[in-house]
Amino acid sequence: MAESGAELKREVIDAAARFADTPDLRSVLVTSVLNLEKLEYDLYRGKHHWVPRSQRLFGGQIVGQALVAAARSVTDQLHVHSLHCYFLRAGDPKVPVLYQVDRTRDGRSFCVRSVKAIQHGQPILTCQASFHMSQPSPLEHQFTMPSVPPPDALLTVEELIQRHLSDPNVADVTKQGLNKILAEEVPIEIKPVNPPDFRRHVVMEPKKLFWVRAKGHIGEEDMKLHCCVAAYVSDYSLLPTALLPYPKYRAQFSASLDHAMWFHNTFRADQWMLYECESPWAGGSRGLVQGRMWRQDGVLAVSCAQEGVLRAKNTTQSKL
Ligand SMILES: CC(C)(COP(=O)(O)OP(=O)(O)OC[C@H]1O[C@@H](n2cnc3c(N)ncnc32)[C@H](O)[C@@H]1OP(=O)(O)O)[C@@H](O)C(=O)NCCC(=O)NCCSC(=O)CCCCC(=O)O
Repeated sequence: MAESGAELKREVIDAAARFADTPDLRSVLVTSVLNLEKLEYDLYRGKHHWVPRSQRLFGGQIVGQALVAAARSVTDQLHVHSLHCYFLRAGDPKVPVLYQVDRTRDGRSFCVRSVKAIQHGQPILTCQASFHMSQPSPLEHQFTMPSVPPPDALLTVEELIQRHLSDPNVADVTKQGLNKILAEEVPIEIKPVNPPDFRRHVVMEPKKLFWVRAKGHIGEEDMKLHCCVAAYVSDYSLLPTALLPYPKYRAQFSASLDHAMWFHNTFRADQWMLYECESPWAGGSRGLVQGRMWRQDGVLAVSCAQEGVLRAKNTTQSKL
Protein backbone atom coordinates (compact mmCIF):
# COMPACT_ATOMS: atom_id res chain seq x y z
CA MET A 1 0.00 0.00 0.00
CA ALA A 2 1.39 3.53 -0.82
CA GLU A 3 2.38 5.56 2.22
CA SER A 4 3.18 8.95 0.70
CA GLY A 5 1.62 11.03 -2.09
CA ALA A 6 4.72 10.51 -4.28
CA GLU A 7 4.58 6.73 -3.78
CA LEU A 8 0.87 6.70 -4.58
CA LYS A 9 1.55 8.67 -7.78
CA ARG A 10 4.32 6.18 -8.73
CA GLU A 11 1.94 3.25 -8.14
CA VAL A 12 -0.74 4.83 -10.33
CA ILE A 13 1.81 5.44 -13.13
CA ASP A 14 3.11 1.82 -12.86
CA ALA A 15 -0.43 0.42 -12.91
CA ALA A 16 -1.26 2.51 -15.99
CA ALA A 17 1.91 1.26 -17.73
CA ARG A 18 1.06 -2.37 -16.86
CA PHE A 19 -2.48 -1.84 -18.20
CA ALA A 20 -1.13 -0.30 -21.43
CA ASP A 21 1.10 -3.37 -21.94
CA THR A 22 -1.80 -5.78 -21.48
CA PRO A 23 -3.03 -6.97 -24.87
CA ASP A 24 -6.69 -6.29 -25.55
CA LEU A 25 -8.22 -9.77 -25.49
CA ARG A 26 -11.63 -8.60 -26.66
CA SER A 27 -12.87 -9.73 -30.06
CA VAL A 28 -12.13 -7.29 -32.88
CA LEU A 29 -15.80 -7.75 -33.75
CA VAL A 30 -16.68 -5.98 -30.50
CA THR A 31 -13.91 -3.37 -30.40
CA SER A 32 -14.15 -2.37 -34.06
CA VAL A 33 -16.51 -4.04 -36.55
CA LEU A 34 -19.70 -3.90 -34.48
CA ASN A 35 -18.74 -0.72 -32.63
CA LEU A 36 -20.66 1.65 -34.92
CA GLU A 37 -20.03 5.38 -34.85
CA LYS A 38 -23.19 7.41 -34.18
CA LEU A 39 -23.51 10.29 -36.68
CA GLU A 40 -27.06 11.43 -35.98
CA TYR A 41 -30.32 10.16 -34.48
CA ASP A 42 -30.72 6.60 -35.92
CA LEU A 43 -27.82 7.10 -38.33
CA TYR A 44 -24.53 5.19 -37.91
CA ARG A 45 -21.26 4.54 -39.73
CA GLY A 46 -19.48 1.15 -39.77
CA LYS A 47 -15.82 0.15 -40.25
CA HIS A 48 -14.60 -2.82 -42.30
CA HIS A 49 -12.29 -5.50 -41.05
CA TRP A 50 -11.77 -8.64 -43.10
CA VAL A 51 -12.70 -8.31 -46.78
CA PRO A 52 -13.14 -11.54 -48.82
CA ARG A 53 -10.97 -12.12 -51.88
CA SER A 54 -13.95 -11.22 -54.08
CA GLN A 55 -13.28 -7.60 -52.93
CA ARG A 56 -16.97 -7.14 -52.15
CA LEU A 57 -17.87 -6.54 -48.51
CA PHE A 58 -18.56 -9.66 -46.45
CA GLY A 59 -22.33 -10.09 -46.18
CA GLY A 60 -22.12 -11.15 -42.51
CA GLN A 61 -20.39 -7.88 -41.66
CA ILE A 62 -23.19 -5.82 -43.23
CA VAL A 63 -25.93 -7.90 -41.55
CA GLY A 64 -24.16 -7.75 -38.17
CA GLN A 65 -23.71 -3.98 -38.40
CA ALA A 66 -27.32 -3.45 -39.53
CA LEU A 67 -28.49 -5.42 -36.50
CA VAL A 68 -26.31 -3.30 -34.18
CA ALA A 69 -27.94 -0.16 -35.61
CA ALA A 70 -31.44 -1.62 -35.17
CA ALA A 71 -30.71 -2.86 -31.63
CA ARG A 72 -29.59 0.62 -30.50
CA SER A 73 -33.14 1.89 -31.04
CA VAL A 74 -34.92 -0.56 -28.71
CA THR A 75 -35.02 -0.91 -24.91
CA ASP A 76 -33.04 -3.49 -22.91
CA GLN A 77 -36.26 -5.45 -22.24
CA LEU A 78 -36.59 -6.35 -25.93
CA HIS A 79 -34.63 -9.24 -27.45
CA VAL A 80 -33.94 -9.73 -31.13
CA HIS A 81 -35.80 -12.82 -32.34
CA SER A 82 -35.50 -12.55 -36.13
CA LEU A 83 -34.15 -10.62 -39.09
CA HIS A 84 -34.70 -10.69 -42.85
CA CYS A 85 -32.23 -9.06 -45.24
CA TYR A 86 -31.72 -8.56 -48.99
CA PHE A 87 -28.23 -7.89 -50.37
CA LEU A 88 -29.04 -5.41 -53.13
CA ARG A 89 -25.63 -4.33 -54.35
CA ALA A 90 -22.03 -5.39 -53.77
CA GLY A 91 -20.48 -3.54 -50.82
CA ASP A 92 -17.47 -1.38 -51.70
CA PRO A 93 -14.52 -1.96 -49.30
CA LYS A 94 -13.03 1.46 -50.17
CA VAL A 95 -15.74 3.51 -48.44
CA PRO A 96 -17.61 3.16 -45.12
CA VAL A 97 -21.22 1.99 -44.90
CA LEU A 98 -23.94 4.17 -43.42
CA TYR A 99 -26.84 2.59 -41.52
CA GLN A 100 -30.16 4.42 -41.40
CA VAL A 101 -32.75 3.06 -38.98
CA ASP A 102 -36.51 3.43 -39.41
CA ARG A 103 -38.53 2.76 -36.23
CA THR A 104 -41.18 0.90 -38.21
CA ARG A 105 -43.44 -0.26 -35.38
CA ASP A 106 -43.49 -0.28 -31.58
CA GLY A 107 -46.09 -2.66 -30.12
CA ARG A 108 -46.77 -4.05 -26.65
CA SER A 109 -44.75 -7.26 -27.23
CA PHE A 110 -42.99 -6.82 -30.58
CA CYS A 111 -41.02 -3.96 -32.19
CA VAL A 112 -39.88 -3.89 -35.81
CA ARG A 113 -36.99 -1.86 -37.21
CA SER A 114 -36.05 -1.41 -40.88
CA VAL A 115 -32.43 -0.62 -41.60
CA LYS A 116 -30.98 0.57 -44.87
CA ALA A 117 -27.23 0.12 -45.43
CA ILE A 118 -26.03 2.83 -47.82
CA GLN A 119 -22.91 3.42 -49.93
CA HIS A 120 -22.44 5.97 -52.71
CA GLY A 121 -25.98 7.22 -51.95
CA GLN A 122 -27.57 3.85 -52.80
CA PRO A 123 -28.86 1.00 -50.61
CA ILE A 124 -26.60 -2.06 -50.59
CA LEU A 125 -28.75 -3.97 -48.07
CA THR A 126 -32.18 -3.72 -46.52
CA CYS A 127 -32.76 -5.42 -43.19
CA GLN A 128 -35.88 -5.84 -41.12
CA ALA A 129 -35.23 -6.89 -37.56
CA SER A 130 -37.92 -7.83 -35.06
CA PHE A 131 -37.56 -7.63 -31.27
CA HIS A 132 -39.72 -9.37 -28.66
CA MET A 133 -40.34 -9.05 -24.93
CA SER A 134 -39.60 -12.39 -23.18
CA GLN A 135 -42.82 -14.33 -22.68
CA PRO A 136 -43.18 -17.76 -21.03
CA SER A 137 -44.89 -20.49 -23.06
CA PRO A 138 -46.07 -24.07 -22.44
CA LEU A 139 -45.17 -24.89 -26.07
CA GLU A 140 -41.53 -25.89 -26.31
CA HIS A 141 -39.73 -28.28 -28.64
CA GLN A 142 -36.58 -28.46 -30.72
CA PHE A 143 -34.74 -30.97 -32.93
CA THR A 144 -31.95 -33.01 -31.34
CA MET A 145 -28.41 -31.79 -31.88
CA PRO A 146 -26.34 -34.04 -34.17
CA SER A 147 -23.92 -36.27 -32.30
CA VAL A 148 -20.37 -35.14 -33.15
CA PRO A 149 -16.92 -35.09 -31.47
CA PRO A 150 -16.45 -32.12 -29.09
CA PRO A 151 -14.36 -29.15 -30.28
CA ASP A 152 -11.43 -30.14 -28.00
CA ALA A 153 -11.03 -33.34 -30.03
CA LEU A 154 -10.80 -31.54 -33.40
CA LEU A 155 -8.29 -29.38 -35.28
CA THR A 156 -8.85 -25.82 -36.50
CA VAL A 157 -8.98 -25.09 -40.25
CA GLU A 158 -5.50 -23.50 -39.96
CA GLU A 159 -4.09 -26.65 -38.29
CA LEU A 160 -5.67 -28.86 -40.97
CA ILE A 161 -4.21 -26.66 -43.71
CA GLN A 162 -0.73 -26.75 -42.09
CA ARG A 163 -0.96 -30.53 -41.90
CA HIS A 164 -2.02 -30.75 -45.55
CA LEU A 165 0.78 -28.39 -46.62
CA SER A 166 3.37 -30.63 -44.95
CA ASP A 167 2.53 -33.33 -47.55
CA PRO A 168 5.28 -33.05 -50.23
CA ASN A 169 2.84 -34.20 -52.95
CA VAL A 170 0.61 -31.10 -52.71
CA ALA A 171 0.53 -29.23 -56.03
CA ASP A 172 2.00 -25.70 -56.08
CA VAL A 173 -1.29 -24.16 -57.16
CA THR A 174 -3.06 -25.79 -54.18
CA LYS A 175 -0.27 -24.58 -51.85
CA GLN A 176 -0.71 -21.01 -53.10
CA GLY A 177 -4.45 -21.13 -52.54
CA LEU A 178 -4.09 -22.57 -49.02
CA ASN A 179 -1.39 -20.05 -48.04
CA LYS A 180 -3.74 -17.27 -49.13
CA ILE A 181 -6.40 -18.68 -46.80
CA LEU A 182 -3.86 -18.79 -43.92
CA ALA A 183 -2.92 -15.13 -44.52
CA GLU A 184 -6.53 -13.92 -44.19
CA GLU A 185 -7.54 -12.19 -40.96
CA VAL A 186 -10.97 -13.71 -40.49
CA PRO A 187 -12.10 -12.95 -36.92
CA ILE A 188 -13.72 -16.40 -36.61
CA GLU A 189 -12.32 -19.76 -35.49
CA ILE A 190 -13.55 -22.94 -37.16
CA LYS A 191 -13.09 -26.63 -36.37
CA PRO A 192 -14.61 -28.83 -39.09
CA VAL A 193 -16.18 -32.07 -37.89
CA ASN A 194 -15.10 -33.82 -41.11
CA PRO A 195 -11.76 -32.64 -42.52
CA PRO A 196 -12.38 -30.63 -45.71
CA ASP A 197 -11.50 -32.06 -49.12
CA PHE A 198 -8.75 -29.55 -50.03
CA ARG A 199 -8.22 -31.24 -53.41
CA ARG A 200 -11.95 -30.91 -54.22
CA HIS A 201 -12.10 -34.36 -55.84
CA VAL A 202 -14.94 -35.97 -53.94
CA VAL A 203 -18.66 -35.61 -54.63
CA MET A 204 -20.20 -34.85 -51.23
CA GLU A 205 -23.69 -34.47 -49.82
CA PRO A 206 -24.62 -30.77 -49.53
CA LYS A 207 -24.21 -30.90 -45.75
CA LYS A 208 -21.46 -29.88 -43.35
CA LEU A 209 -20.90 -29.55 -39.65
CA PHE A 210 -18.30 -27.40 -37.94
CA TRP A 211 -17.68 -25.83 -34.55
CA VAL A 212 -17.44 -22.07 -34.75
CA ARG A 213 -16.81 -19.14 -32.40
CA ALA A 214 -15.69 -15.53 -32.61
CA LYS A 215 -11.96 -15.01 -31.94
CA GLY A 216 -11.40 -13.09 -28.70
CA HIS A 217 -13.53 -12.27 -25.69
CA ILE A 218 -17.05 -10.82 -25.84
CA GLY A 219 -18.34 -11.22 -22.28
CA GLU A 220 -21.66 -12.34 -20.87
CA GLU A 221 -23.67 -9.20 -20.33
CA ASP A 222 -24.98 -8.13 -23.71
CA MET A 223 -27.10 -10.80 -25.42
CA LYS A 224 -27.96 -8.46 -28.31
CA LEU A 225 -24.23 -8.13 -29.04
CA HIS A 226 -23.88 -11.94 -29.17
CA CYS A 227 -26.74 -11.99 -31.70
CA CYS A 228 -24.93 -9.37 -33.83
CA VAL A 229 -21.74 -11.46 -33.69
CA ALA A 230 -23.75 -14.58 -34.63
CA ALA A 231 -25.18 -12.63 -37.59
CA TYR A 232 -21.59 -11.90 -38.70
CA VAL A 233 -20.51 -15.53 -38.20
CA SER A 234 -23.60 -17.10 -39.79
CA ASP A 235 -22.80 -15.89 -43.32
CA TYR A 236 -19.33 -17.43 -43.28
CA SER A 237 -18.95 -20.70 -45.18
CA LEU A 238 -22.74 -21.18 -45.42
CA LEU A 239 -23.32 -20.71 -49.16
CA PRO A 240 -20.39 -22.99 -50.23
CA THR A 241 -22.41 -25.90 -48.75
CA ALA A 242 -24.43 -25.84 -52.00
CA LEU A 243 -21.22 -26.50 -54.01
CA LEU A 244 -20.20 -29.68 -52.16
CA PRO A 245 -21.88 -32.09 -54.68
CA TYR A 246 -20.07 -30.44 -57.63
CA PRO A 247 -16.27 -30.79 -57.25
CA LYS A 248 -15.86 -30.47 -61.05
CA TYR A 249 -17.47 -27.03 -61.01
CA ARG A 250 -16.01 -23.75 -59.82
CA ALA A 251 -18.29 -20.86 -58.85
CA GLN A 252 -17.24 -18.07 -61.21
CA PHE A 253 -19.59 -15.80 -59.33
CA SER A 254 -21.21 -16.49 -55.98
CA ALA A 255 -22.84 -14.08 -53.56
CA SER A 256 -25.56 -14.24 -50.95
CA LEU A 257 -28.82 -12.68 -52.16
CA ASP A 258 -30.79 -12.75 -48.93
CA HIS A 259 -30.28 -13.84 -45.35
CA ALA A 260 -32.77 -14.63 -42.60
CA MET A 261 -32.13 -15.53 -38.97
CA TRP A 262 -34.18 -16.63 -35.99
CA PHE A 263 -32.75 -16.41 -32.49
CA HIS A 264 -34.29 -19.04 -30.20
CA ASN A 265 -32.20 -19.16 -27.04
CA THR A 266 -29.39 -17.37 -25.26
CA PHE A 267 -25.83 -18.29 -26.26
CA ARG A 268 -22.29 -16.93 -26.28
CA ALA A 269 -20.82 -16.28 -29.72
CA ASP A 270 -17.29 -16.39 -28.20
CA GLN A 271 -17.84 -20.01 -27.12
CA TRP A 272 -17.90 -22.99 -29.49
CA MET A 273 -21.21 -23.57 -31.22
CA LEU A 274 -21.93 -26.36 -33.66
CA TYR A 275 -22.94 -24.92 -37.05
CA GLU A 276 -24.99 -27.44 -39.04
CA CYS A 277 -25.29 -26.32 -42.67
CA GLU A 278 -27.27 -27.98 -45.43
CA SER A 279 -28.49 -27.12 -48.89
CA PRO A 280 -31.86 -28.69 -49.72
CA TRP A 281 -31.91 -27.29 -53.28
CA ALA A 282 -29.87 -25.71 -56.06
CA GLY A 283 -31.02 -24.78 -59.56
CA GLY A 284 -31.37 -21.91 -62.01
CA SER A 285 -27.95 -20.47 -60.95
CA ARG A 286 -29.15 -20.16 -57.36
CA GLY A 287 -28.79 -22.29 -54.24
CA LEU A 288 -30.73 -22.42 -50.98
CA VAL A 289 -28.84 -23.05 -47.76
CA GLN A 290 -30.08 -23.51 -44.20
CA GLY A 291 -28.10 -23.40 -40.98
CA ARG A 292 -28.59 -24.27 -37.33
CA MET A 293 -26.29 -23.16 -34.53
CA TRP A 294 -26.25 -25.41 -31.49
CA ARG A 295 -24.85 -24.64 -28.06
CA GLN A 296 -22.47 -27.26 -26.71
CA ASP A 297 -25.14 -28.38 -24.22
CA GLY A 298 -27.47 -29.34 -27.12
CA VAL A 299 -29.74 -26.27 -27.03
CA LEU A 300 -30.75 -24.94 -30.46
CA ALA A 301 -29.67 -21.29 -30.32
CA VAL A 302 -30.07 -19.92 -33.87
CA SER A 303 -31.58 -20.97 -37.21
CA CYS A 304 -30.84 -19.25 -40.50
CA ALA A 305 -31.58 -19.51 -44.21
CA GLN A 306 -30.09 -17.92 -47.26
CA GLU A 307 -30.35 -18.00 -51.02
CA GLY A 308 -27.31 -17.20 -53.10
CA VAL A 309 -26.48 -16.73 -56.75
CA LEU A 310 -24.12 -19.47 -57.99
CA ARG A 311 -22.83 -19.08 -61.53
CA ALA A 312 -20.72 -22.19 -62.01
CA LYS A 313 -18.24 -23.26 -64.65
CA ASN A 314 -17.15 -26.81 -65.42
CA THR A 315 -13.39 -26.84 -64.75
CA THR A 316 -12.88 -30.13 -66.61
CA GLN A 317 -14.36 -28.90 -69.94
CA SER A 318 -11.97 -28.63 -72.88
CA LYS A 319 -11.08 -25.06 -73.88
CA LEU A 320 -11.29 -25.98 -77.58
C1 LIG B 1 -25.07 -9.06 -58.54
C2 LIG B 1 -26.41 -9.10 -57.86
C3 LIG B 1 -26.58 -10.44 -57.19
C4 LIG B 1 -27.50 -8.86 -58.88
O1 LIG B 1 -27.19 -9.50 -60.06
P1 LIG B 1 -27.57 -8.84 -61.46
O2 LIG B 1 -28.96 -8.40 -61.47
O3 LIG B 1 -27.17 -9.88 -62.45
O4 LIG B 1 -26.63 -7.56 -61.44
P2 LIG B 1 -25.87 -6.87 -62.61
O5 LIG B 1 -25.28 -5.64 -61.98
O6 LIG B 1 -26.72 -6.74 -63.79
O7 LIG B 1 -24.68 -7.89 -62.93
C5 LIG B 1 -23.67 -8.18 -62.02
C6 LIG B 1 -22.62 -9.02 -62.74
O8 LIG B 1 -23.17 -10.28 -63.15
C7 LIG B 1 -23.10 -10.40 -64.56
N1 LIG B 1 -24.31 -11.09 -65.02
C8 LIG B 1 -25.55 -10.64 -64.92
N2 LIG B 1 -26.41 -11.56 -65.39
C9 LIG B 1 -25.66 -12.60 -65.81
C10 LIG B 1 -25.95 -13.85 -66.39
N3 LIG B 1 -27.20 -14.21 -66.64
N4 LIG B 1 -24.94 -14.69 -66.66
C11 LIG B 1 -23.66 -14.36 -66.40
N5 LIG B 1 -23.30 -13.17 -65.83
C12 LIG B 1 -24.30 -12.31 -65.56
C13 LIG B 1 -23.03 -8.98 -65.06
O9 LIG B 1 -22.44 -8.92 -66.34
C14 LIG B 1 -22.15 -8.35 -64.02
O10 LIG B 1 -20.78 -8.72 -64.19
P3 LIG B 1 -19.63 -7.63 -64.13
O11 LIG B 1 -19.93 -6.64 -65.19
O12 LIG B 1 -18.37 -8.44 -64.34
O13 LIG B 1 -19.72 -7.02 -62.75
C15 LIG B 1 -26.56 -7.95 -56.87
O14 LIG B 1 -27.82 -8.05 -56.26
C16 LIG B 1 -25.49 -7.97 -55.84
O15 LIG B 1 -24.31 -7.84 -56.09
N6 LIG B 1 -25.92 -8.09 -54.60
C17 LIG B 1 -25.01 -8.12 -53.49
C18 LIG B 1 -24.55 -9.52 -53.18
C19 LIG B 1 -23.56 -9.48 -52.07
O16 LIG B 1 -22.63 -8.69 -52.11
N7 LIG B 1 -23.75 -10.36 -51.05
C20 LIG B 1 -22.92 -10.33 -49.88
C21 LIG B 1 -21.52 -10.78 -50.14
S1 LIG B 1 -21.41 -12.49 -50.53
C22 LIG B 1 -20.78 -13.17 -49.10
O17 LIG B 1 -20.44 -12.47 -48.23
C23 LIG B 1 -20.71 -14.66 -49.04
C24 LIG B 1 -19.70 -15.17 -48.04
C25 LIG B 1 -18.28 -15.22 -48.53
C26 LIG B 1 -17.33 -15.82 -47.49
C27 LIG B 1 -17.24 -17.34 -47.50
O18 LIG B 1 -18.09 -18.01 -46.92
O19 LIG B 1 -16.29 -17.89 -48.06
